[in-house]
Amino acid sequence: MTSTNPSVQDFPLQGVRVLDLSRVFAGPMCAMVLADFGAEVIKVEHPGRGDDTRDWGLRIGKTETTYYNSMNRNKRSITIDLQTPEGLKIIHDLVPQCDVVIHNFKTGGAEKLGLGYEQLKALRPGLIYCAVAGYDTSGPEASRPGYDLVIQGESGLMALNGEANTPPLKFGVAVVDLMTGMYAAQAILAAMLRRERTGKGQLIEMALYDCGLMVTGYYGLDALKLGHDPERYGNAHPSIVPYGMYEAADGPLIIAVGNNAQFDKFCRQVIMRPDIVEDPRFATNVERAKHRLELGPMLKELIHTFPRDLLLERLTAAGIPCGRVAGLHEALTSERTRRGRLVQDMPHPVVGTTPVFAPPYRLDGRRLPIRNAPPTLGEGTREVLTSLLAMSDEQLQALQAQGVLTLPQL
Ligand SMILES: CC(C)(COP(=O)(O)OP(=O)(O)OC[C@H]1O[C@@H](n2cnc3c(N)ncnc32)[C@H](O)[C@@H]1OP(=O)(O)O)[C@@H](O)C(=O)NCCC(=O)NCCSC(=O)C(=O)O
Repeated sequence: MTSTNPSVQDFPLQGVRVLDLSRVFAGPMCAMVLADFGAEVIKVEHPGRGDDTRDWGLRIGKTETTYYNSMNRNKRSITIDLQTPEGLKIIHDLVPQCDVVIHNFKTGGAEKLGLGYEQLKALRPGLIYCAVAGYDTSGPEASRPGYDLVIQGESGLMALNGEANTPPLKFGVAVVDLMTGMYAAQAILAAMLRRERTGKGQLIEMALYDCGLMVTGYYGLDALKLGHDPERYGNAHPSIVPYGMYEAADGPLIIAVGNNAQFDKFCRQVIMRPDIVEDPRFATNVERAKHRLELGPMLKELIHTFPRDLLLERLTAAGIPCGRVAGLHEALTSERTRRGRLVQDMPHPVVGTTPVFAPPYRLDGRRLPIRNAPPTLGEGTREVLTSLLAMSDEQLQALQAQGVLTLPQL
Protein backbone atom coordinates (compact mmCIF):
# COMPACT_ATOMS: atom_id res chain seq x y z
CA MET A 1 0.00 0.00 0.00
CA THR A 2 1.24 3.47 -0.76
CA SER A 3 0.57 6.10 1.83
CA THR A 4 -0.87 9.45 0.80
CA ASN A 5 1.21 11.05 3.52
CA PRO A 6 4.81 11.50 2.35
CA SER A 7 6.11 12.38 5.80
CA VAL A 8 6.00 8.82 7.14
CA GLN A 9 8.93 7.32 5.22
CA ASP A 10 10.79 5.93 8.22
CA PHE A 11 7.94 4.74 10.37
CA PRO A 12 7.56 1.00 11.07
CA LEU A 13 4.01 0.93 9.69
CA GLN A 14 4.69 3.15 6.71
CA GLY A 15 2.37 2.18 3.84
CA VAL A 16 -0.27 0.57 6.06
CA ARG A 17 -3.71 2.11 5.74
CA VAL A 18 -6.31 1.73 8.47
CA LEU A 19 -10.00 2.57 8.26
CA ASP A 20 -11.07 3.42 11.78
CA LEU A 21 -14.84 3.26 12.19
CA SER A 22 -14.58 3.18 15.97
CA ARG A 23 -15.66 5.66 18.61
CA VAL A 24 -15.09 6.55 22.23
CA PHE A 25 -11.91 4.97 23.70
CA ALA A 26 -10.89 1.33 23.15
CA GLY A 27 -11.16 1.27 19.34
CA PRO A 28 -9.69 4.77 18.86
CA MET A 29 -6.86 3.87 21.26
CA CYS A 30 -6.06 0.81 19.15
CA ALA A 31 -6.05 2.89 15.97
CA MET A 32 -3.89 5.55 17.63
CA VAL A 33 -1.22 2.98 18.46
CA LEU A 34 -1.09 2.04 14.77
CA ALA A 35 -1.10 5.72 13.79
CA ASP A 36 1.79 6.44 16.15
CA PHE A 37 3.81 3.78 14.34
CA GLY A 38 3.14 5.52 11.04
CA ALA A 39 0.02 3.83 9.71
CA GLU A 40 -2.25 6.15 7.77
CA VAL A 41 -5.41 6.12 9.87
CA ILE A 42 -8.61 7.42 8.34
CA LYS A 43 -11.10 7.95 11.13
CA VAL A 44 -14.72 7.93 10.00
CA GLU A 45 -17.07 10.08 12.05
CA HIS A 46 -20.75 10.91 11.93
CA PRO A 47 -21.19 14.18 9.99
CA GLY A 48 -23.36 15.74 12.67
CA ARG A 49 -22.14 14.52 16.01
CA GLY A 50 -18.70 13.07 15.30
CA ASP A 51 -17.11 10.70 17.77
CA ASP A 52 -19.07 10.66 21.05
CA THR A 53 -16.00 12.02 22.84
CA ARG A 54 -16.21 15.29 20.91
CA ASP A 55 -18.76 15.87 23.63
CA TRP A 56 -16.75 14.51 26.59
CA GLY A 57 -14.10 16.22 28.69
CA LEU A 58 -13.08 19.85 28.65
CA ARG A 59 -14.13 21.73 25.54
CA ILE A 60 -11.32 23.45 23.65
CA GLY A 61 -13.08 24.17 20.36
CA LYS A 62 -16.49 23.72 18.74
CA THR A 63 -15.88 20.02 18.08
CA GLU A 64 -12.66 19.57 20.04
CA THR A 65 -12.35 18.28 23.58
CA THR A 66 -9.50 17.12 25.76
CA TYR A 67 -11.01 13.61 25.83
CA TYR A 68 -11.18 13.32 22.04
CA ASN A 69 -7.71 14.80 21.67
CA SER A 70 -6.16 12.30 24.03
CA MET A 71 -7.17 9.38 21.77
CA ASN A 72 -6.88 10.66 18.23
CA ARG A 73 -3.49 12.17 17.46
CA ASN A 74 -1.86 11.30 14.14
CA LYS A 75 -5.18 10.48 12.41
CA ARG A 76 -7.23 12.07 9.65
CA SER A 77 -10.94 12.61 10.20
CA ILE A 78 -13.54 12.17 7.51
CA THR A 79 -17.28 12.55 8.05
CA ILE A 80 -19.60 9.99 6.47
CA ASP A 81 -23.18 9.12 7.30
CA LEU A 82 -22.93 5.34 7.25
CA GLN A 83 -26.70 4.95 7.24
CA THR A 84 -27.04 6.36 3.74
CA PRO A 85 -26.44 4.25 0.59
CA GLU A 86 -24.05 6.93 -0.68
CA GLY A 87 -22.08 6.90 2.56
CA LEU A 88 -21.90 3.12 2.55
CA LYS A 89 -20.68 3.13 -1.04
CA ILE A 90 -17.85 5.47 -0.11
CA ILE A 91 -16.74 3.09 2.62
CA HIS A 92 -17.06 0.12 0.27
CA ASP A 93 -14.89 1.98 -2.23
CA LEU A 94 -12.30 2.80 0.43
CA VAL A 95 -12.03 -0.71 1.89
CA PRO A 96 -10.15 -2.26 -1.08
CA GLN A 97 -7.46 0.35 -0.47
CA CYS A 98 -7.15 -0.41 3.24
CA ASP A 99 -5.23 -3.07 5.15
CA VAL A 100 -7.13 -2.90 8.41
CA VAL A 101 -10.66 -2.01 9.48
CA ILE A 102 -11.49 -1.33 13.14
CA HIS A 103 -14.95 -0.78 14.57
CA ASN A 104 -16.80 -0.96 17.87
CA PHE A 105 -20.46 -1.06 16.83
CA LYS A 106 -22.61 -3.12 19.13
CA THR A 107 -22.55 -6.74 17.93
CA GLY A 108 -24.62 -7.00 14.76
CA GLY A 109 -24.49 -3.25 14.14
CA ALA A 110 -21.75 -3.45 11.53
CA GLU A 111 -23.56 -6.21 9.59
CA LYS A 112 -26.77 -4.17 9.70
CA LEU A 113 -24.93 -1.27 8.09
CA GLY A 114 -23.28 -3.47 5.45
CA LEU A 115 -19.90 -3.32 7.16
CA GLY A 116 -19.57 -6.85 8.56
CA TYR A 117 -16.43 -8.94 8.16
CA GLU A 118 -17.84 -11.16 5.41
CA GLN A 119 -19.17 -8.13 3.55
CA LEU A 120 -15.87 -6.26 3.64
CA LYS A 121 -13.64 -9.32 3.14
CA ALA A 122 -15.39 -9.89 -0.17
CA LEU A 123 -14.25 -6.41 -1.22
CA ARG A 124 -10.71 -6.74 0.09
CA PRO A 125 -9.26 -10.25 0.34
CA GLY A 126 -6.58 -10.30 3.04
CA LEU A 127 -8.39 -7.69 5.10
CA ILE A 128 -7.60 -7.56 8.80
CA TYR A 129 -10.83 -6.72 10.54
CA CYS A 130 -10.95 -5.90 14.24
CA ALA A 131 -14.28 -5.68 16.06
CA VAL A 132 -14.35 -4.37 19.63
CA ALA A 133 -17.37 -5.33 21.73
CA GLY A 134 -18.28 -5.21 25.39
CA TYR A 135 -18.61 -8.99 25.76
CA ASP A 136 -17.67 -12.14 23.88
CA THR A 137 -19.46 -11.96 20.55
CA SER A 138 -20.07 -15.73 20.53
CA GLY A 139 -21.80 -15.72 23.92
CA PRO A 140 -25.26 -14.84 25.25
CA GLU A 141 -24.20 -11.28 26.13
CA ALA A 142 -22.93 -10.49 22.64
CA SER A 143 -25.32 -7.63 22.05
CA ARG A 144 -24.92 -5.90 25.42
CA PRO A 145 -23.38 -2.44 25.16
CA GLY A 146 -20.36 -1.94 27.37
CA TYR A 147 -18.57 0.98 28.94
CA ASP A 148 -15.36 0.82 30.90
CA LEU A 149 -16.93 1.53 34.27
CA VAL A 150 -19.41 -1.34 33.95
CA ILE A 151 -16.60 -3.73 33.05
CA GLN A 152 -14.41 -2.43 35.88
CA GLY A 153 -17.28 -3.40 38.16
CA GLU A 154 -18.03 -6.77 36.58
CA SER A 155 -14.45 -7.97 36.14
CA GLY A 156 -13.50 -7.56 39.81
CA LEU A 157 -11.12 -4.69 39.07
CA MET A 158 -13.03 -2.28 41.29
CA ALA A 159 -13.04 -4.90 44.04
CA LEU A 160 -9.25 -4.92 44.19
CA ASN A 161 -8.78 -1.15 44.06
CA GLY A 162 -8.88 1.18 47.06
CA GLU A 163 -8.12 0.90 50.75
CA ALA A 164 -9.28 -1.98 52.95
CA ASN A 165 -12.74 -1.43 54.43
CA THR A 166 -13.75 1.12 51.79
CA PRO A 167 -16.19 0.47 48.93
CA PRO A 168 -14.89 -0.82 45.57
CA LEU A 169 -13.24 1.95 43.60
CA LYS A 170 -12.69 2.46 39.90
CA PHE A 171 -9.27 3.27 38.51
CA GLY A 172 -8.74 6.96 37.72
CA VAL A 173 -8.57 6.45 33.95
CA ALA A 174 -10.61 4.00 31.86
CA VAL A 175 -7.99 1.29 32.21
CA VAL A 176 -10.13 -1.46 30.61
CA ASP A 177 -10.54 0.58 27.44
CA LEU A 178 -6.89 1.43 27.44
CA MET A 179 -5.84 -2.21 27.75
CA THR A 180 -8.43 -3.37 25.21
CA GLY A 181 -7.03 -0.85 22.74
CA MET A 182 -3.49 -2.03 23.39
CA TYR A 183 -4.39 -5.73 23.14
CA ALA A 184 -6.34 -5.04 19.94
CA ALA A 185 -3.38 -3.22 18.40
CA GLN A 186 -1.13 -6.16 19.24
CA ALA A 187 -3.59 -8.59 17.67
CA ILE A 188 -3.61 -6.49 14.51
CA LEU A 189 0.18 -6.37 14.36
CA ALA A 190 0.30 -10.16 14.81
CA ALA A 191 -2.29 -10.58 12.05
CA MET A 192 -0.20 -8.38 9.78
CA LEU A 193 2.84 -10.59 10.33
CA ARG A 194 0.70 -13.67 9.66
CA ARG A 195 -0.64 -12.11 6.49
CA GLU A 196 2.89 -11.49 5.27
CA ARG A 197 3.58 -15.20 5.72
CA THR A 198 0.31 -16.64 4.46
CA GLY A 199 -1.38 -13.89 2.46
CA LYS A 200 -4.48 -14.39 4.58
CA GLY A 201 -6.46 -11.76 6.42
CA GLN A 202 -8.08 -12.29 9.79
CA LEU A 203 -11.12 -11.53 11.89
CA ILE A 204 -10.10 -10.22 15.32
CA GLU A 205 -12.78 -9.99 18.00
CA MET A 206 -11.99 -8.18 21.21
CA ALA A 207 -14.21 -7.84 24.26
CA LEU A 208 -13.75 -5.27 27.01
CA TYR A 209 -14.68 -7.87 29.65
CA ASP A 210 -12.00 -10.31 28.47
CA CYS A 211 -9.33 -7.63 28.61
CA GLY A 212 -10.56 -6.25 31.94
CA LEU A 213 -10.19 -9.67 33.52
CA MET A 214 -6.58 -9.89 32.28
CA VAL A 215 -5.77 -6.62 34.06
CA THR A 216 -6.48 -8.24 37.45
CA GLY A 217 -3.14 -10.09 36.95
CA TYR A 218 -1.51 -11.37 40.10
CA TYR A 219 -4.46 -10.23 42.25
CA GLY A 220 -6.69 -12.43 40.12
CA LEU A 221 -4.51 -15.48 40.67
CA ASP A 222 -4.32 -14.66 44.40
CA ALA A 223 -8.13 -14.72 44.51
CA LEU A 224 -8.27 -18.10 42.78
CA LYS A 225 -5.67 -19.57 45.14
CA LEU A 226 -7.38 -18.15 48.24
CA GLY A 227 -10.89 -19.02 47.11
CA HIS A 228 -11.99 -15.50 48.02
CA ASP A 229 -10.98 -11.90 47.36
CA PRO A 230 -7.54 -10.92 48.61
CA GLU A 231 -7.46 -8.06 51.07
CA ARG A 232 -7.31 -4.61 49.52
CA TYR A 233 -4.04 -2.85 50.25
CA GLY A 234 -4.64 0.62 48.82
CA ASN A 235 -1.26 2.17 48.18
CA ALA A 236 0.59 -0.74 49.75
CA HIS A 237 1.70 -3.95 48.02
CA PRO A 238 0.08 -7.30 48.91
CA SER A 239 3.38 -9.14 49.27
CA ILE A 240 6.23 -6.63 49.54
CA VAL A 241 7.04 -4.51 52.62
CA PRO A 242 7.89 -1.61 52.61
CA TYR A 243 6.40 -0.84 49.22
CA GLY A 244 3.93 2.03 49.21
CA MET A 245 3.23 5.66 49.89
CA TYR A 246 4.61 6.99 53.16
CA GLU A 247 4.34 10.33 54.95
CA ALA A 248 7.71 11.90 55.69
CA ALA A 249 7.79 14.77 58.19
CA ASP A 250 6.95 17.27 55.44
CA GLY A 251 5.12 15.37 52.70
CA PRO A 252 4.38 12.07 50.99
CA LEU A 253 6.80 9.91 49.07
CA ILE A 254 6.93 6.47 47.50
CA ILE A 255 9.34 3.90 48.86
CA ALA A 256 9.59 0.63 46.96
CA VAL A 257 11.93 -1.88 48.55
CA GLY A 258 11.66 -4.84 46.21
CA ASN A 259 14.29 -7.29 47.48
CA ASN A 260 16.30 -8.27 50.55
CA ALA A 261 19.50 -6.48 49.53
CA GLN A 262 17.52 -3.26 49.16
CA PHE A 263 15.93 -3.78 52.58
CA ASP A 264 19.36 -4.25 54.12
CA LYS A 265 20.48 -0.89 52.68
CA PHE A 266 17.19 0.70 53.63
CA CYS A 267 17.71 -0.17 57.30
CA ARG A 268 21.43 0.57 57.47
CA GLN A 269 21.76 3.59 55.17
CA VAL A 270 18.34 5.26 55.09
CA ILE A 271 16.55 4.92 58.40
CA MET A 272 19.79 4.04 60.24
CA ARG A 273 18.26 1.06 62.06
CA PRO A 274 20.42 -2.03 61.36
CA ASP A 275 18.68 -3.82 64.23
CA ILE A 276 15.53 -4.11 62.12
CA VAL A 277 17.15 -6.09 59.28
CA GLU A 278 18.99 -8.18 61.86
CA ASP A 279 15.67 -9.22 63.40
CA PRO A 280 14.77 -12.65 61.90
CA ARG A 281 11.11 -11.58 61.63
CA PHE A 282 12.13 -9.02 59.03
CA ALA A 283 15.15 -10.61 57.39
CA THR A 284 13.44 -11.80 54.19
CA ASN A 285 10.55 -10.44 52.19
CA VAL A 286 8.43 -13.51 52.93
CA GLU A 287 8.98 -12.93 56.68
CA ARG A 288 8.37 -9.18 56.34
CA ALA A 289 5.08 -9.80 54.57
CA LYS A 290 4.12 -12.30 57.28
CA HIS A 291 4.91 -9.76 59.98
CA ARG A 292 3.64 -6.73 58.11
CA LEU A 293 1.32 -5.74 60.96
CA GLU A 294 4.33 -5.27 63.26
CA LEU A 295 6.76 -3.93 60.66
CA GLY A 296 4.37 -1.65 58.78
CA PRO A 297 3.37 0.68 61.64
CA MET A 298 6.93 0.77 62.97
CA LEU A 299 8.33 1.89 59.59
CA LYS A 300 5.49 4.35 59.15
CA GLU A 301 6.37 6.01 62.43
CA LEU A 302 10.10 6.03 61.70
CA ILE A 303 9.70 7.44 58.19
CA HIS A 304 7.55 10.23 59.58
CA THR A 305 10.50 11.49 61.65
CA PHE A 306 12.64 12.25 58.56
CA PRO A 307 12.38 15.20 56.15
CA ARG A 308 11.29 13.99 52.71
CA ASP A 309 14.30 15.34 50.82
CA LEU A 310 16.73 13.64 53.16
CA LEU A 311 14.94 10.32 52.69
CA LEU A 312 14.89 10.73 48.92
CA GLU A 313 18.58 11.59 48.93
CA ARG A 314 19.51 8.55 51.02
CA LEU A 315 17.21 6.20 49.12
CA THR A 316 18.63 7.38 45.82
CA ALA A 317 22.20 6.98 47.06
CA ALA A 318 21.33 3.43 48.20
CA GLY A 319 19.81 2.57 44.79
CA ILE A 320 16.33 2.02 46.18
CA PRO A 321 13.46 3.01 43.86
CA CYS A 322 11.70 6.00 45.35
CA GLY A 323 9.98 9.20 44.31
CA ARG A 324 7.75 12.10 45.19
CA VAL A 325 4.00 11.92 44.84
CA ALA A 326 3.33 14.59 42.26
CA GLY A 327 0.13 16.29 41.27
CA LEU A 328 -1.00 15.51 37.72
CA HIS A 329 -0.33 19.02 36.48
CA GLU A 330 2.96 19.05 38.31
CA ALA A 331 4.02 15.81 36.59
CA LEU A 332 2.98 16.95 33.14
CA THR A 333 4.88 20.22 33.45
CA SER A 334 7.89 18.76 35.25
CA GLU A 335 11.46 19.02 34.04
CA ARG A 336 11.50 15.24 33.44
CA THR A 337 8.46 15.44 31.15
CA ARG A 338 9.90 18.47 29.36
CA ARG A 339 13.27 16.79 28.88
CA GLY A 340 11.61 13.72 27.36
CA ARG A 341 9.48 15.93 25.08
CA LEU A 342 6.55 13.83 26.23
CA VAL A 343 4.06 16.64 25.82
CA GLN A 344 4.40 18.76 22.70
CA ASP A 345 2.50 21.76 21.44
CA MET A 346 1.18 21.01 17.96
CA PRO A 347 -0.29 23.48 15.48
CA HIS A 348 -4.06 23.32 15.49
CA PRO A 349 -6.36 25.16 13.07
CA VAL A 350 -8.97 26.04 15.68
CA VAL A 351 -7.02 26.82 18.83
CA GLY A 352 -3.61 27.82 17.43
CA THR A 353 -1.66 25.16 19.27
CA THR A 354 -2.74 22.28 21.44
CA PRO A 355 -0.73 20.01 23.74
CA VAL A 356 -0.40 16.45 22.46
CA PHE A 357 1.21 13.47 24.19
CA ALA A 358 4.16 12.06 22.29
CA PRO A 359 4.11 8.31 21.58
CA PRO A 360 6.19 6.71 24.33
CA TYR A 361 8.39 4.70 21.95
CA ARG A 362 12.00 5.50 21.26
CA LEU A 363 13.27 3.65 18.19
CA ASP A 364 16.95 3.61 17.25
CA GLY A 365 17.47 6.39 19.76
CA ARG A 366 14.74 8.58 18.32
CA ARG A 367 11.35 9.30 19.86
CA LEU A 368 8.68 8.67 17.26
CA PRO A 369 7.60 12.10 16.11
CA ILE A 370 4.01 13.29 16.29
CA ARG A 371 2.79 13.87 12.75
CA ASN A 372 -0.35 15.81 13.43
CA ALA A 373 -2.58 17.06 16.19
CA PRO A 374 -5.94 15.36 16.68
CA PRO A 375 -8.09 16.34 13.70
CA THR A 376 -11.04 18.68 13.68
CA LEU A 377 -14.30 17.04 12.65
CA GLY A 378 -14.10 16.10 8.98
CA GLU A 379 -10.91 18.04 8.28
CA GLY A 380 -9.73 15.34 5.88
CA THR A 381 -12.97 14.55 4.06
CA ARG A 382 -12.12 16.45 0.88
CA GLU A 383 -8.46 15.49 0.75
CA VAL A 384 -8.93 11.79 1.51
CA LEU A 385 -11.85 11.29 -0.85
CA THR A 386 -10.30 13.21 -3.72
CA SER A 387 -6.93 11.50 -3.38
CA LEU A 388 -8.13 7.93 -2.77
CA LEU A 389 -11.41 7.84 -4.70
CA ALA A 390 -10.72 10.58 -7.24
CA MET A 391 -14.00 12.25 -6.31
CA SER A 392 -14.58 15.66 -7.79
CA ASP A 393 -15.46 18.73 -5.79
CA GLU A 394 -18.88 18.78 -7.50
CA GLN A 395 -19.58 15.24 -6.30
CA LEU A 396 -18.46 16.12 -2.81
CA GLN A 397 -20.57 19.29 -2.73
CA ALA A 398 -23.61 17.29 -3.86
CA LEU A 399 -23.04 14.70 -1.12
CA GLN A 400 -22.66 17.49 1.41
CA ALA A 401 -25.97 18.98 0.27
CA GLN A 402 -27.60 15.56 0.87
CA GLY A 403 -26.13 15.40 4.38
CA VAL A 404 -23.94 12.37 3.57
CA LEU A 405 -20.72 14.14 4.56
CA THR A 406 -19.32 17.50 5.57
CA LEU A 407 -16.48 19.32 3.88
CA PRO A 408 -13.94 21.55 5.58
CA GLN A 409 -13.98 25.23 4.61
CA LEU A 410 -11.51 25.91 1.81
C1 LIG B 1 -19.89 2.42 22.88
C2 LIG B 1 -21.30 1.88 22.89
C3 LIG B 1 -21.74 1.59 24.32
C4 LIG B 1 -22.19 2.99 22.32
O1 LIG B 1 -23.53 2.57 22.29
P1 LIG B 1 -24.47 2.99 21.09
O2 LIG B 1 -24.33 4.46 20.84
O3 LIG B 1 -25.84 2.47 21.34
O4 LIG B 1 -23.76 2.15 19.95
P2 LIG B 1 -23.75 1.82 18.44
O5 LIG B 1 -22.36 1.45 18.15
O6 LIG B 1 -24.77 0.79 18.17
O7 LIG B 1 -24.12 3.17 17.65
C5 LIG B 1 -25.36 3.81 17.77
C6 LIG B 1 -25.92 4.15 16.41
O8 LIG B 1 -25.08 5.10 15.76
C7 LIG B 1 -24.88 4.68 14.43
N1 LIG B 1 -23.68 5.26 13.87
C8 LIG B 1 -22.43 5.24 14.39
N2 LIG B 1 -21.59 5.89 13.57
C9 LIG B 1 -22.31 6.35 12.54
C10 LIG B 1 -22.05 7.10 11.36
N3 LIG B 1 -20.83 7.53 11.08
N4 LIG B 1 -23.06 7.34 10.52
C11 LIG B 1 -24.31 6.91 10.78
N5 LIG B 1 -24.62 6.22 11.88
C12 LIG B 1 -23.65 5.94 12.73
C13 LIG B 1 -24.86 3.16 14.54
O9 LIG B 1 -25.06 2.56 13.28
C14 LIG B 1 -26.01 2.93 15.48
O10 LIG B 1 -27.24 3.00 14.79
P3 LIG B 1 -28.54 2.19 15.21
O11 LIG B 1 -28.14 0.73 15.16
O12 LIG B 1 -29.56 2.57 14.18
O13 LIG B 1 -28.86 2.66 16.60
C15 LIG B 1 -21.44 0.61 22.00
O14 LIG B 1 -21.10 0.96 20.67
C16 LIG B 1 -20.55 -0.53 22.47
O15 LIG B 1 -20.84 -1.23 23.45
N6 LIG B 1 -19.43 -0.79 21.76
C17 LIG B 1 -18.53 -1.89 22.03
C18 LIG B 1 -17.69 -1.67 23.26
C19 LIG B 1 -17.03 -0.29 23.33
O16 LIG B 1 -16.23 0.07 22.47
N7 LIG B 1 -17.37 0.46 24.36
C20 LIG B 1 -16.88 1.82 24.59
C21 LIG B 1 -15.54 1.80 25.19
S1 LIG B 1 -15.08 3.35 25.72
C22 LIG B 1 -15.57 3.57 27.35
O17 LIG B 1 -16.16 2.74 27.88
C23 LIG B 1 -15.15 4.80 28.08
O18 LIG B 1 -14.50 5.65 27.49
O19 LIG B 1 -15.44 4.88 29.28
